[in-house]
Amino acid sequence: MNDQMMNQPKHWLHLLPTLQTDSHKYSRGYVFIEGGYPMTGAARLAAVAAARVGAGITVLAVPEIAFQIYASQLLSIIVKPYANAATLAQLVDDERINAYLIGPGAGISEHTRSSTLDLLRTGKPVVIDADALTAFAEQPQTLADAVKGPCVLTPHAGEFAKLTGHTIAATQTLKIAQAQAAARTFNATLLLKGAVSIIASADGRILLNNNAPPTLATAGAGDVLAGLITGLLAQGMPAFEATAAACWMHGSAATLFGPGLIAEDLSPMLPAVLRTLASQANH
Ligand SMILES: NC(=O)C1=CN([C@@H]2O[C@H](COP(=O)(O)OP(=O)(O)OC[C@H]3O[C@@H](n4cnc5c(N)ncnc54)[C@H](O)[C@@H]3O)[C@@H](O)[C@H]2O)[C@@H](O)CC1
Ligand SMILES: Nc1ncnc2c1ncn2[C@@H]1O[C@H](COP(=O)(O)OP(=O)(O)O)[C@@H](O)[C@H]1O
Repeated sequence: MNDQMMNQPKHWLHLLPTLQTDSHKYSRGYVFIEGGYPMTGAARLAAVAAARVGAGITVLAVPEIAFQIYASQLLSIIVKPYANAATLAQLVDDERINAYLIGPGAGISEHTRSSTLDLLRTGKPVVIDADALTAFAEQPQTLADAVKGPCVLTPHAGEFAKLTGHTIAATQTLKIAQAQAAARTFNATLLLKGAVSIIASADGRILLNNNAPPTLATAGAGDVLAGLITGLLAQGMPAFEATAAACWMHGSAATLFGPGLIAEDLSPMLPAVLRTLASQANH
């Protein structure tokens, strides 16, 4: 594989968020994540990752029934319960929000579909992951038509096949072509996750991420990655570079942790990963 296509810090180091002496939590980036029920772990993993990668404020909007579950295990993440679609819409419609995430643990439902469309309507950056991708398996054009602003789709091979109707090809070259075509179709950055993940932009750029140990094949690792991408988007990184940087950080965190990794272990490794990247940026 062409070396130029391998994801490296040189592709995005200069775009990493930097702190100003007068930064405040809202200026650092406001992330909004929709959490589901009963799979409450996924959105919590994503929220902690978004905060760890530098978002100044991370809000999790959750169905009222699940509020206590979410809130009982989160401290810095703000959990906001919603009773119905109207109250959820009020939470979404906050001009301070810089980036949205939907999908981890969301459930495959009409609610997930319509919530995804509501987020896309804002025109702000949106990361669409997991169940929010599968929810459009029967109507991918509805999703494609709704994309207005920066958007990142993060399917694994199973979700990619359901969303596009195409089983993943056997060779890397064909997989890259599939990812590129899907990025164009949805007018979005498309991250096709796997042992070697493919990052494709709607304008044809491609990066391959192999900075990822197989210990990442563990439930919830993808939720953490979705949170990292959203956290970087909220801090102003462009979608393609935010996705590439997040993949790199995710893999580095797993490598640093070593054997015995579970998804909860990834975010606590981020400070060390960020410190290393900051020292590279200063040289
Ligand atoms: N603690 C939690 O609450 C967790 C919740 N999760 C949530 O669980 C829901 C379902 O996630 P799943 O990933 O199981 O999605 P799905 O159940 O939609 O897809 C999994 C199916 O796709 C197939 N598949 C094909 N290629 C695959 C690949 N490369 N990786 C994984 N599966 C592949 C598998 O055979 C499997 O049948 C999502 O909402 C997700 O966010 C999981 O992320 C795990 C942790
Ligand atoms: N064998 C592997 N080697 C390296 N990375 C892997 C491997 N298997 C999975 N990953 C990575 O782990 C993450 C798994 O995400 P995903 O499939 O969405 O799982 P989940 O939904 O359980 O979080 C992805 O970032 C993927 O690239």
